[in-house]
Amino acid sequence: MSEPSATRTAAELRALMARAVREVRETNPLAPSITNTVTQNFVANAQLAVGGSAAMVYLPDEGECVAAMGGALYINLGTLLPIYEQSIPRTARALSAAGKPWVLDPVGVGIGSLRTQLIQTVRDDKPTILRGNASEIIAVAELWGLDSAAASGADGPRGVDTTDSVDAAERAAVAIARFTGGAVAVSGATDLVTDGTSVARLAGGSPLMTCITGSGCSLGGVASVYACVADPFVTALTATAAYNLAGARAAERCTGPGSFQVAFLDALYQLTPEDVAEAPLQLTVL
Ligand SMILES: Nc1ncnc2c1ncn2[C@@H]1O[C@H](COP(=O)(O)OP(=O)(O)O)[C@@H](O)[C@H]1O
Ligand SMILES: Cc1ncsc1CCOP(=O)(O)O
Ligand SMILES: [Mg+2]
Repeated sequence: MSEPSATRTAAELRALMARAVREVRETNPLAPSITNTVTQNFVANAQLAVGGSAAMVYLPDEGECVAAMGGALYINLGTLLPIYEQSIPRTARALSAAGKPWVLDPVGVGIGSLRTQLIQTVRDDKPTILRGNASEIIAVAELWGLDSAAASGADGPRGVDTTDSVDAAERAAVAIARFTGGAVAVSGATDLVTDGTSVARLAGGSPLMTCITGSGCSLGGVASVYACVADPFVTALTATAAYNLAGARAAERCTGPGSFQVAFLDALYQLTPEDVAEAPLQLTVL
C-alpha cells in the first residue's frame, strides 16, 4: 500500500488511481463486509466486477475473524439486526487495533436509536473512509460533535436518500476527514472527496444511479476493495471515479433501471486503469 504524502497534485493522484485499479485486478484482494440485506448481492457483484473478492458476515466473532483475514473491511448500517449491537463495535475495534483500513457507510442515520448508538460507538475507531450521501455526512459530523452547525441549515436524510446538496456537506466532510486522518466521500450528481487537506470534485455518473437501490452501498464496497491496495484519499477517488465512468457508460447502453443495473456491472468490469486516470477530477488545495 502506498503511504499518503501531505499534498499531491492531480497528476500524481491520477497515477496512483490507475495503479490501484491495476493492482486490484492483479491481486484479487479480499474485502469482507457487514452490510445491509437489501443490497448485499449488488455490493458483492460490484466488488467482484472491479477484481476484488467478497465475503459477507453477520456475527461478532465472524466480524473479528474477517477483520484479521481481509485487506480492508466494509461496514454498512443499512438494515440493522439486534446482533449488530455487538458485531459492529467488536469488528470496528478489531480493525482499529490491527491498523486495518475500513469503510463506513452510515446509511439511514437518524432512523431508530441503534443506528445513532453505533455511529457514536465507532467514532473513536476512526473509519479510514466515511462514505455517504450529503445528508448522511452532515448528520455524522453533527453526531460526532465535529461541526455543531452542520445540521442547522440541513434538511437531513429522508430514509436512505439525501435531501441536501453535496456542496452543503463540504464543511462537514472536511471536519470528519481531519478528525479521522482518513478520507470522506460525499456522493451526488457531482461527488466530493476530501482528505481534509484537499477537496476533489468528480463529475459523471447518471441520474439512473438514483433509480436503482445500492449505488451508494456498492460504491462503499468497491472503495473497501481499493482500500486493500491504496491510501484513503486515493481509494476514495478511485472508487468514485470508477462509479462516475461506469454510470455514464451504462446509461448510454440501457433502456431503464433494470438494464442499467446489468450494464453498470459490465461497465465496471470493463474499466481500465487508464480510463480511471482520465476521469473528470477537479482538485482544490485548502
Ligand atoms: N444526479 C446524479 N447524476 C449522476 N450521478 C449520480 C447522481 N446522483 C447520484 N449519483 C451517483 O450515484 C452513486 C450513489 O450516490 P448516491 O445516490 O448519492 O448515494 P446513496 O445511494 O447512498 O444515496 C454515486 O456514484 C454518485 O456519483
Ligand atoms: C433501501 C434501503 N433500505 C435500507 S438499506 C437500503 C439500501 C440503500 O442503498 P443505497 O444507499 O445505496 O441507495
Ligand atoms: Mg446510501
